[in-house]
Amino acid sequence: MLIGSSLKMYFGRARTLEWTRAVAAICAEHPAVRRGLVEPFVIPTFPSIPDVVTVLQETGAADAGMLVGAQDLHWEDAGAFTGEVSAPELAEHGVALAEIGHAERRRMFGETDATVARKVAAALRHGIAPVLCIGEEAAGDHRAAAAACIAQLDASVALAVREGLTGRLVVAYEPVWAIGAPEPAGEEHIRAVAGALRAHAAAGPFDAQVIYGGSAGPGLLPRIADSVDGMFLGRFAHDPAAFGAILDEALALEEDR
Ligand SMILES: O=C(CO)COP(=O)(O)O
Repeated sequence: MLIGSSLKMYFGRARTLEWTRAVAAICAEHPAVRRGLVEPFVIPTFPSIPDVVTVLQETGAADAGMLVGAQDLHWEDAGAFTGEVSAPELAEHGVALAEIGHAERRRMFGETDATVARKVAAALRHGIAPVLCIGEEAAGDHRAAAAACIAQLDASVALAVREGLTGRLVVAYEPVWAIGAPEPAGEEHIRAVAGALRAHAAAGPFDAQVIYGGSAGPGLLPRIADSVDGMFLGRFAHDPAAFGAILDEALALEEDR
């Protein structure tokens, strides 16, 4: 299972490092991580990436398998793209994952399926696993949601498929209406859509995993674990103890299997 959190733009440098030290210490010691049952990850802001990499090394969390991600990347490798960050530079920093097409970037920064497809290809070309964020806009029927998400997934990987790229692909199913909400989507909805996405992605050329995000926190994983390969946490992991509680849930699930 892949379990981690994007810090979005919530924390400054000091709080990012404080949070990362606490979560990395939990991960470095946690039996779910030490036994290889859970791969934890953290996605800080760009300028905090080098410090976060150092903290994971110092705490032993990196050796235990904890990964660092980026919240975005540009589709070109280099050039006159002011304000952007390339996949090769992120790879130099030790970044293993990159979020692509988060709902907030689509809504506020003009990302489209076309730019997302170019970014997915760029990440894969440089050995970075895309954390491809997809989800339906409005709450409704799970069949319609699954169809919309599958169409979005196909459009997002079309260029990578045409270029013959392969590698690890993390599909983050995040219903847009469940992001920043008081509660996650209902468990039946998540299980139906994530299950459909997982079956669809498994038929593609990638080593694909499907994780759920959108107001996820402790208590959700045991209810959806048969349909997802992990969790993508936001606000409800701001307390490091909540991150630890979700690792406990993952461990209990694996022990029950
Ligand atoms: O967008 C998310 C993770 O990337 C989810 O954020 P929240 O859990 O805070 O809704």
